Amino acid sequence: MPKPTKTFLRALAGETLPVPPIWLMRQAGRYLPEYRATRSEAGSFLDLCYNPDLACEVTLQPLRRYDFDAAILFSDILVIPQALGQHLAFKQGEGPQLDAIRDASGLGILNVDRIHNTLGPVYETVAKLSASIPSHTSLIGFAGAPWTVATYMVEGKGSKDFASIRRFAYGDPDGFSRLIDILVEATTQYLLKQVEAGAECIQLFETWGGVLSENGFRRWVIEPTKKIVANLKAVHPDLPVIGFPRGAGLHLIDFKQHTGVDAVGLDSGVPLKWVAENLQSLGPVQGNLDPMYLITGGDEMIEETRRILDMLRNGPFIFNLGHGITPETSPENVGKLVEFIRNYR
Ligand SMILES: Cc1c2[nH]c(c1CCC(=O)O)Cc1[nH]c(c(CCC(=O)O)c1C)Cc1[nH]c(c(CCC(=O)O)c1C)Cc1[nH]c(c(C)c1CCC(=O)O)C2
Repeated sequence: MPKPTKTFLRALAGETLPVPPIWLMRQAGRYLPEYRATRSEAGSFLDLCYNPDLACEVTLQPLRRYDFDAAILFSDILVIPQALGQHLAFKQGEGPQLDAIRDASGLGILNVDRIHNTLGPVYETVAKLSASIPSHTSLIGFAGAPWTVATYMVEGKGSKDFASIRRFAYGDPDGFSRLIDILVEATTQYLLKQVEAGAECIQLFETWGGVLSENGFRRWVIEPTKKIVANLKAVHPDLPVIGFPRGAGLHLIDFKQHTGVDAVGLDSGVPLKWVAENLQSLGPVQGNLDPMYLITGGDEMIEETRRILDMLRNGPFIFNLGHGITPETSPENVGKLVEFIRNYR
């Protein structure tokens, strides 16, 4: 395949660039007044996710302000459980609510064959984006990784201790692996459709991988991710995939080596000297500014950004946050961050 020309794809292909490409997780969102306006026009958050014109519009909004090197499809990781047949609602101020599946007897409601009926508008959003983003901007498709999506399916909402899912996974591993297998299949099909519609890279969000034991991490994070990556690459051998196992710590090495992902995302807690010495030689890394710096701003934000650039400049690197932008973020600070990075030498 010819060498990519877009900076984001060049970094993902392993090139060390003098100025790293930049995009930010949750770059479309409530911190932008124009997002809040489009969202109220759409109705609910899920109405926005399933409205291709408006989902395309909110994806483009941060590009107009900051000219990021990549656009990420506007959707949510929880459209997969919904498309499989589990009831989902986003309650204002409370986050997602699902009818919890606490054990294997609850799996009967899930049906992979019907997912594309629900997800059709998401593929349409990808196609619209592919036709409307600037020619130097890369288009990222995404899904939640199976373990993280399963946490919401089993807990029924966000969780602090993940007690129900760990009880299910550790107590009935065979029953739990049926849920994970369903998610591997649905996620593969979903992502293949995104790539057919024009996504140039895929990111798998494994937000809650860090709560598992060593064996749990291998079985419920590494193994399913490896299957999805192999399934995608069997059809699209050159498709770059980024895995973001938040909180994985020392597991990052095994994750990179055994899943087949091209690049790994770093949360804000990972020591960068360790990354430069042990991880970046295995492939590109992406991260890891603590999103709170975008609220506090000032010299502290710039100095922390400089530290990250200094530590990771000698290998393939994509600048990002260690987790998603929060609604309290100042749009002005995002502008200052981008300007500093673009002028960094
Ligand atoms: C765990 C998870 C979810 N969703 C996602 C994750 C993994 C990454 C992470 O840990 O943040 C991923 C996600 N969610 C959203 C995107 C869109 C693309 C982008 O990054 O700009 C992406 C990539 C939009 C969203 N997803 C959500 C919003 C806020 C919805 C609103 O407008 O009210 C957005 C813009 C809602 C959401 N979605 C989810 C929760 C727990 C919540 C509620 C918390 C909150 O309100 O911030 C599930």
